[in-house]
Amino acid sequence: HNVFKTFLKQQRGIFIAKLQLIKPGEKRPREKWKDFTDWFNWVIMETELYDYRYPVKGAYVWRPYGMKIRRLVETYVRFLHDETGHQEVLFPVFIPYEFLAKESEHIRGFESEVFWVSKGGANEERLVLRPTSETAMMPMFKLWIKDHTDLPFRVYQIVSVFRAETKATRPMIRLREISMFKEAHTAHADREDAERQVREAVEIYKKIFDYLGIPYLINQRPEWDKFAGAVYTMAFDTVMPDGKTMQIGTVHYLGTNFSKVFDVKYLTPNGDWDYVHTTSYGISERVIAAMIAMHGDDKGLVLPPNVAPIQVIIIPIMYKGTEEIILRETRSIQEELSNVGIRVKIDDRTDRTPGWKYNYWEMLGVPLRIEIGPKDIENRQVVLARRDTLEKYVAPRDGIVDTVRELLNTINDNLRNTAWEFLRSMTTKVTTVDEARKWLDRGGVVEVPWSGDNDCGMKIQQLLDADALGVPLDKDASRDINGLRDLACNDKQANY
Ligand SMILES: Nc1ncnc2c1ncn2[C@@H]1O[C@H](COS(=O)(=O)NC(=O)[C@@H](N)CS)[C@@H](O)[C@H]1O
Repeated sequence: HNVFKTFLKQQRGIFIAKLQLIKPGEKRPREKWKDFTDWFNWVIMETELYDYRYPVKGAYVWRPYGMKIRRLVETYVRFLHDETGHQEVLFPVFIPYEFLAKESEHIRGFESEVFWVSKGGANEERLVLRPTSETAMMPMFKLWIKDHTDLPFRVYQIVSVFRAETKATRPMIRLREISMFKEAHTAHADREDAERQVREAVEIYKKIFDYLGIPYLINQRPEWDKFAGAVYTMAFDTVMPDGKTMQIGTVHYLGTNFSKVFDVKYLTPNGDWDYVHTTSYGISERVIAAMIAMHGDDKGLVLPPNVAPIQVIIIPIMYKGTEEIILRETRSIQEELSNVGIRVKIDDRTDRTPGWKYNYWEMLGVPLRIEIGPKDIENRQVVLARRDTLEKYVAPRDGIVDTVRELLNTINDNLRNTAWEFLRSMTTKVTTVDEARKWLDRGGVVEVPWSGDNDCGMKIQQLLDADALGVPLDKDASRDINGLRDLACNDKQANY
């Protein structure tokens, strides 16, 4: 009887879960600009890119289509790190608690966020799952770094890290298992070389976001909101369609905060011992979430060709008696394109209409569609349909490779430029509290005069009920505010 009762409960549970998932009239349209989160969660599920039905909060599944996108992103991330002197490594996921706790700021920042391994077989070691890997790497840096000729030392890994986030988790955006965490950790002879590395890391991140068409603001985080254990943090933020900012990457100068407590020293050219200066910089699958958010529309995904698993879909338009000639032409176009490395697929299913196929591949965000009908064969032409602007062109069959290549580049650029226009439209320079509040009510970011005094900075946050992103990296952003007063402490001259 009990077994049956338990079984029923399980079944009921699943049944109810199913009900919640397939509400009646499920086909209501999702509108990105009206209800971003609803649209985002719908599009990642509808395209079978991701699945957040996994029964652990903040830990979700990457499905095949999502994995293809992810691998294309990782390939480029690895390329940029490998060509700038980084070596890929792979560290254990376990960190002994006493290591994590060595750097006081670091443990203060992560103490409440770590997942503990409470039991491993019979023994009771105090292990945590890495929330990030500074304290896993430093003990090994101590073994590997001896001499100034070992510097600069640069490694990275793309792994899962684990954070028991206190705020609500969100698929692909705020996770408890961050499964595409690219973390780089570097060691240098002195501050100057470490800060050179910080600037290089910023350039690497700019390239990654440009490749994905994601616009960004770069700010030095305020003292009260920098990475736990850092001397300072440079952060990349973007503005999402709902007007909220999202941190998409961070670069930290850690000084000797970690090398001192882990005793990582090197022999200098004149024979004495110095602590190395370290940096770390990280991005996660949030960059894919930002890309989906930035370019998608109410039909579904719009993928930049750079990371589209299928860049061109060819749809043969068959009429009675023309099948053979149409398919032959379709295959010859596919061959020409794939021979030059374009990721192209033919949808020659006979159980779907062309119209159905247009919608299907548009939802999957395929950047370019080629339609081939009998008339196109006759006129030695093809019909091209862009996913970003939904424009259609007729182009000559000859030179199709160059035409397609050019169009894919145009789409990459158009997606990036359109996204930058959006970000610029959501960023406003103001000098009074009322102006700031007005713009913030709309969402996005305001730039206000600040004296640089931390207490005043925190007062500005309270005044505006908004989080400070920090001081813009491009100093000229703080032009033309001389003579202005700090927004909260009006007795102080503004510097930023
Ligand atoms: N819970 C989370 N879910 C998804 N992405 C996250 C989460 N927490 C942080 N990230 C992303 O990971 C990036 C790096 O994380 S971090 O804490 O800022 N920095 C570090 O951990 C440093 N050790 C550099 S690797 C952040 O900029 C953010 O884009």
